[in-house]
Amino acid sequence: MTSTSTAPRTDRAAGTGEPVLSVRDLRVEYHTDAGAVRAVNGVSFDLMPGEKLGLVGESGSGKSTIALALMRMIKEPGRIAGGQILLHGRDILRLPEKEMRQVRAAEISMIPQGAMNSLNPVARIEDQIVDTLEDHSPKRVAKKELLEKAHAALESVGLRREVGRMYPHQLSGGMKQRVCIAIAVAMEPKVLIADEPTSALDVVVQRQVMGTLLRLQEELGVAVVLIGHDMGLMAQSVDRLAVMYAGKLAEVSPIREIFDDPLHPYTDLLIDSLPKLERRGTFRGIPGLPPSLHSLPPGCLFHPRCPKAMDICAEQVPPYREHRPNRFVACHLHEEGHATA
Ligand SMILES: Nc1ncnc2c1ncn2[C@@H]1O[C@H](COP(=O)(O)OP(=O)(O)OP(=O)(O)O)[C@@H](O)[C@H]1O
Repeated sequence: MTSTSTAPRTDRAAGTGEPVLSVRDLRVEYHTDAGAVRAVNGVSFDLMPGEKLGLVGESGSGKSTIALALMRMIKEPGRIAGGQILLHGRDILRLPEKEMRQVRAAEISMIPQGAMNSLNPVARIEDQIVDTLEDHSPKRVAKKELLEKAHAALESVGLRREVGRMYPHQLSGGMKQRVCIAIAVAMEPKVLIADEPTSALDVVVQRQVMGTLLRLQEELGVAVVLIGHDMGLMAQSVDRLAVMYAGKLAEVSPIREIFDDPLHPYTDLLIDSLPKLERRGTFRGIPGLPPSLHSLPPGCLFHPRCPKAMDICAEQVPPYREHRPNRFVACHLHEEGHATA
């Protein structure tokens, strides 16, 4: 049955309370010689305190761009073209940069893609953590106190405080990634964005590092946006899953329901393309290619690849809305008159 719910502009997790983060109609463009690329094209979602939201989609679908926008770290030739990012109800897109510096790391923090390769090779680990703490603290704090905090952050990710005296080249990949997690959570933010935090590590280390991240998440009660490709890892790690396609959200649903009964044909194909045994493994791809962001097709962006496409799909953009409680999808199949389930 297709619900006739009025069209809310966002989604929410089951449960009560106010979202810690509300993203409304976010638009990000990159201006290139070949024209403007709409990398994020009207994305809205909520993140509840302590919630774990997964963000998946093919390469180029706009996941990292969302992450950077949430931190207000989009660089030229990109720009945030519209929308709101409400952190505890305050639109961070309107903050002066000076205030935003204090929000970063202290309230919303990120483990960027490839973070471990961006550690400063000539600075000791503890100094790099201290620098972050110092940069984002609202007032001056004694060096000794900052160092204590840096050591506590290292211990919180399972590293000895002696690691603080080392340089990045003395650490394994897993240790470096733990350092990046320590840096990201050192100020105990309320929101953590983790962009493929384990993708460069081998499978065993991946599991250990992800285990540490999830343990910390629970201890700190921090809400997490976990970006990745591995649907199996998502199934084990997150409460809800957001599926991106060509800069838009195709579906956002609780993790169990999305696996049991995906509403969007793209979600269905993503899940179907996984190895069947326990549905673990990395996304292997589905037939066809995502559209060029320079020349988007009319109607639903997915219709040229969609096995269930109807005439209307080539003509009209499907609205993104809550078709069942806490299940958001942008697909004509679920619109009035086209109900399939
Ligand atoms: N600096 C940039 N200049 C121009 N275009 C860019 C830039 N950064 C990203 N894009 C474009 O924006 C779109 C979204 O890229 P983004 O990196 O957000 O995707 P993604 O889903 O994170 O991909 P991946 O899974 O490979 O990390 C892509 O088409 C990409 O080519």
